Amino acid sequence: MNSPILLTGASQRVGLALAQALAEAGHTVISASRRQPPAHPNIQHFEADLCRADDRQALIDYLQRHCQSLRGVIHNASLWLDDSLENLDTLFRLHVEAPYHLNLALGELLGNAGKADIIHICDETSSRGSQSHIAYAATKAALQNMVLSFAQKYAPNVRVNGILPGLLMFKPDGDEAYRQHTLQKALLQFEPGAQPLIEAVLFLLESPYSTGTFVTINGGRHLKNRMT
Ligand SMILES: NC(=O)C1=CN([C@@H]2O[C@H](COP(=O)(O)OP(=O)(O)OC[C@H]3O[C@@H](n4cnc5c(N)ncnc54)[C@H](OP(=O)(O)O)[C@@H]3O)[C@@H](O)[C@H]2O)C=CC1
Ligand SMILES: Nc1nc2c(c(=O)[nH]1)N=C([C@H](O)[C@@H](O)CO)CN2
Repeated sequence: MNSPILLTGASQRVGLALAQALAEAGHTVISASRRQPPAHPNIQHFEADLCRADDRQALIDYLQRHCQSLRGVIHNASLWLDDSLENLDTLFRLHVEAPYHLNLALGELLGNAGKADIIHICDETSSRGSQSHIAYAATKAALQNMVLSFAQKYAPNVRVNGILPGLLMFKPDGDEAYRQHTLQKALLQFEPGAQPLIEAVLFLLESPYSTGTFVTINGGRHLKNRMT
């Protein structure tokens, strides 16, 4: 078996599409989330609530027992929660504590692969903040900052990069007024789906001279003047 890629949050939507694309590209994917993704011969699932340190440790122990190396770790698991103290704690555990814990614990397995990548799925909102999702934006900003630290810590054997999406995929229950309001925020006014993120991941996995960097896929949102 080739060195697997650990992908968190692959049970639905963007993460699921990414897992399937990586599997179709010949990678072995180990998916970690609370729910199992649809079956695929190249996708193995490890049930884990990544907000829980004991679940993360069980995942680490499993990987250290069954893998000699890891080709990559992609931190995609996330929740888009409204603001509250409880949600800040949850989002810190998921967006900051879990990637920090897993990156520290899996550094040796990544180093054993000869060529390995860590990819943090961040959010370009972090550069502006968000009045409606303060905890989400702040914890994604921490996730973004950790790209810089882990890139220095793990060079040259492991590359560490981030992806900064704007809109990818609306929630299925979103109303039309919200959809139009969001689309208007970018220069490229369409809902792109998972494909731009999949292409960014595939680029980073094969980019020998990129580390500590970010791929922005936001439809030019940073240039569009708008009322926040
Ligand atoms: N959709 C968009 O427009 C945008 C998305 N992004 C980012 O892109 C990534 C994918 O987005 P999207 O597909 O919409 O995300 P979703 O919110 O639809 O899915 C998130 C995934 O994370 C997993 N997850 C949530 N909580 C936990 C937990 N406690 N433990 C383990 N896994 C967990 C979920 O699995 P389960 O519930 O089974 O545990 C699910 O598979 C995310 O990082 C998101 O922040 C950034 C900008 C825009
Ligand atoms: N974990 C998630 N993060 C984000 C989501 C989501 O559904 N799950 N959605 C968005 C929005 O699409 C936003 O980009 C515009 O409405 C952001 N992050």
